[in-house]
Amino acid sequence: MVKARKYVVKRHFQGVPKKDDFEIVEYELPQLKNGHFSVKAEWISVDPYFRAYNSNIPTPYDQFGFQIGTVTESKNPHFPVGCRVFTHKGWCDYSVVTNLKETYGNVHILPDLQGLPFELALGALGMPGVTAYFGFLEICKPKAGETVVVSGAAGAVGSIVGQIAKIKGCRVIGFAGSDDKVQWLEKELGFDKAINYKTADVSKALKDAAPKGVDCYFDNVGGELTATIYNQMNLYGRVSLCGCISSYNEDPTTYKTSSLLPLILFKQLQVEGFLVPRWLEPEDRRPEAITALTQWIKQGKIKTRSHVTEGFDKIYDAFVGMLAGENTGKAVVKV
Ligand SMILES: NC(=O)C1=CN([C@@H]2O[C@H](COP(=O)(O)OP(=O)(O)OC[C@H]3O[C@@H](n4cnc5c(N)ncnc54)[C@H](OP(=O)(O)O)[C@@H]3O)[C@@H](O)[C@H]2O)C=CC1
Ligand SMILES: CCCCCCC/C=C/C=O
Repeated sequence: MVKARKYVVKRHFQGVPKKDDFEIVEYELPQLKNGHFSVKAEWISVDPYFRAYNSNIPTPYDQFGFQIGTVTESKNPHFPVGCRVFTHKGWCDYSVVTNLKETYGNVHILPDLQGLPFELALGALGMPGVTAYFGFLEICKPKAGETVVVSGAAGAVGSIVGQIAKIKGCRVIGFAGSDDKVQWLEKELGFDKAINYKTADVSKALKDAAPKGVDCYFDNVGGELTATIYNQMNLYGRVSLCGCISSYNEDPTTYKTSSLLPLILFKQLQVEGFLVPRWLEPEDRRPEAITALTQWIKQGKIKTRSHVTEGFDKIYDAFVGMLAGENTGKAVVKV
């Protein structure tokens, strides 16, 4: 019998998730039936949607999320012992896969990453990379020479968006929450300008960096920063609304009508919110994004960084650390 551990969310979060909102539960993995296989987790992802989706899910629930693991026992010939798989089994060290269908695609054997690190399948070559690729290219429709602004620029999605924008010949300005992140964006990733939104006069810094205004905005954060950026958008500018992490710790029933509406109206902005699963149905277009991103990474046109926390007991810390901005690049846990 294998003893397994999983994180159960006991109650809805109030503000920043608390350690006590989770309980680590130990249990015995069930015996495998035909078609089933067990997985030992190696890499577990921590993502903002865990926070954003929490209020809509009845508690208690098992904390979901993407993970990469190896098959330890199998009664399914398509998933032999030792193969490496990608699942949405979440924060657990062992799990049994009984059903391949999941909410974002299916459980599958990890494709050949051509020598790149496995954990990229949780970041640049996983859901965040696909989000960056389609969310930017299909909604912002960038043209060479245009000015693109990215908020949350040093994170999993934002760092990829900014580099895709450079590949497409745009001038790229990123906002991030520390001087180290700003250095990384400018010196290593090739952003034309990066701005620490916590210390800069954001409006002035953006005017200096984008004297001709902003054509495209890829928004990961929302809030005051977004209001300042909308003020400097050009007529017919395009906004890809990917996330609004600055609001996730608020109670959704207290959201107010946005005072951004006059800016959207008079600048005639196209603002489009999206959720990445839209590019899975009716056709699964992930291979298109993953192929392009893999090539760019191998050609050195896109650089990646993983922010690695070690230990199953540290997943909560990695999660709240990511929400607080401790990560540069993709936040992952090695278990
Ligand atoms: N629409 C979709 O389908 C998807 C949306 N998303 C969204 O994209 C965004 C980025 O996700 P992801 O790349 O995985 O996460 P990141 O790797 O960017 O990590 C989150 C980052 O958010 C920043 N942050 C936290 N609080 C604030 C705040 N109040 N104001 C500004 N920045 C803040 C922090 O960076 P800093 O130090 O710069 O503050 C932190 O590092 C999230 O909003 C997420 O919900 C992600 C995937 C799919
Ligand atoms: C259940 C799988 C969900 C993956 C898509 C996440 C969309 C994220 C939205 C905001 O962060």
